[in-house]
Amino acid sequence: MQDIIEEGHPTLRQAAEAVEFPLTDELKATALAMHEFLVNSQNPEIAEKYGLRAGVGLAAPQINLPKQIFAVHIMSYDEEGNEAEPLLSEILFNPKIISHSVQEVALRDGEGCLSVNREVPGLVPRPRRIRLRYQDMEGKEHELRLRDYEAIVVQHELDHLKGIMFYDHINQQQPWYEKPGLELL
Ligand SMILES: CNC(=O)c1cccc(C)c1Nc1nc(N2CCN(c3ccccc3Cl)CC2)nc(N2CSC[C@H]2C(=O)NC)n1
Ligand code: NI
Repeated sequence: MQDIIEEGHPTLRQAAEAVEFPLTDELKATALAMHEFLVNSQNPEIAEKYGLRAGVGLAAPQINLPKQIFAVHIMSYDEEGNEAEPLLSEILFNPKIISHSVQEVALRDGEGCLSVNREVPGLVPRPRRIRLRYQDMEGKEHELRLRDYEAIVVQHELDHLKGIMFYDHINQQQPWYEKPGLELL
């Protein structure tokens, strides 16, 4: 996996450019490596061995590639905490939110980011439900309706394609302020 760049690197504040199809073999390999990185980062043995921080989403600008690509790998877990089936495991190209709810949601413990090696406390309010359009590796168009955790992760990665960091959404005066109607997860 190419190195993950950290906040302060200018690429994280750039707008990523659209991806042309068909993908070059190099871009295909990079996209697959981004997804594989997430899978490995969630495996305790591998993460320990290679010193990987766990993530469920990774955007191309985070490996210094300003292209509209991100990978997500979100698994569901059974009551014993064992991995069950994937909730959303995908590599998305040229993703775009086409509509979203007024109602907002936030992770009650805040958000983390593989490019931010520090805790930035505070709620990150985001639309609770989104409708998303994207292309897959072959360039085929898809439409997806997401809510709650999957919607949060996808919006966090979409922000990276626009040069937005999760802490840009935190209320600086009152980071833990729960605005009316905000659903906490
Ligand atoms: C400051 N407090 C916090 O971060 C925070 C604190 C507590 C709870 C949550 C829920 C928090 N928040 C948060 N936790 C995550 N993980 C939980 C652990 N998990 C994981 C870990 C180990 C193995 C497998 C897995 Cl699956 C990996 C994913 N991920 C994100 N984000 C924000 S959206 C993109 C996504 C991301 O991938 N970040 C790197 N936020
Ligand atoms: Ni991030």
